[in-house]
Amino acid sequence: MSPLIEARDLTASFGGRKVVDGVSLTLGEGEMIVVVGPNGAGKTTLTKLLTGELAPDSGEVLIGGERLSAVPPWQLAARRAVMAQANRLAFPFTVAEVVRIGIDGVGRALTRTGREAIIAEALAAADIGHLVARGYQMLSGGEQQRVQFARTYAQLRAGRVAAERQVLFLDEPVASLDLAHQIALMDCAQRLAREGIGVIAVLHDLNLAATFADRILVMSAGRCHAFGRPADVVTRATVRDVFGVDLCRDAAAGGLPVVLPQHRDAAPRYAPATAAAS
Ligand SMILES: Nc1ncnc2c1ncn2[C@@H]1O[C@H](COP(=O)(O)OP(=O)(O)OP(=O)(O)O)[C@@H](O)[C@H]1O
Repeated sequence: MSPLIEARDLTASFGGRKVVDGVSLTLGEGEMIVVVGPNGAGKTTLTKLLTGELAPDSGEVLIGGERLSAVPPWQLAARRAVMAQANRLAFPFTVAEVVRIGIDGVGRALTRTGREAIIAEALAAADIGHLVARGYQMLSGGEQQRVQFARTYAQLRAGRVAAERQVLFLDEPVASLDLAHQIALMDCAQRLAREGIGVIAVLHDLNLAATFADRILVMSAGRCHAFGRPADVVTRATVRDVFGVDLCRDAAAGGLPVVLPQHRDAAPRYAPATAAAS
């Protein structure tokens, strides 16, 4: 069976500057790939190429073996759901209305009861049932982020009617969340993966990445610096080379590559890596 997503040698530029440079990957059913890398490394741009929001300068993306650019938008909405990094809304929607946006397009074939069941499931998945009547614009940053997760979750569930093979894209989904909600969201994404959904998530937290990812893609200056199982990728050498941070492994974490700064009282070791390809 074809991979859920296959990206071949993707390149993208802004103003003549390559920000994604020759990245290839495949995503299988039930797999979670986490993309990490410094600010400006090209993670969001790569995500936009994989979701079809941005066309590559060269290379191609296949979804379920089909060229992404050839899949009609309504089909794409059923086959992949995207939680973008920035989600400002210009209109004073309530939380319930924002979550419903997720199923407006893809949920037409559902009964009213079916739609309501999906909304209830999405509200529970994001732990926002108590916020449902509130105005979205009045929520805290973390609450808004959970509403956006619920919207994306609802789209995925509604799209299931038309598409058996689905992909969930999450661009920094936990950036504003407290610790409990970070773990809850990632747990939820992992449960979706166990159902066979492919997940691609951009994260900054290497501990979360190592805990939840099947494979981690480390981007640096637009390129793939490393791609593989967490234990093989989250190494001291990779973190030093890519982030300019010296780390240790916490033996108490049972061998997980927990990332902790060493020698907190020593001279600062942070030396930001070059942000983007020259
Ligand atoms: N629309 C755009 N126009 C011009 N340059 C852009 C545009 N979008 C992104 N870039 C540039 O492309 C590079 C990669 O940006 P991208 O958002 O993909 O990085 P990122 O790895 O997701 O960063 P972060 O961790 O800060 O979210 C950056 O140097 C950014 O300034």
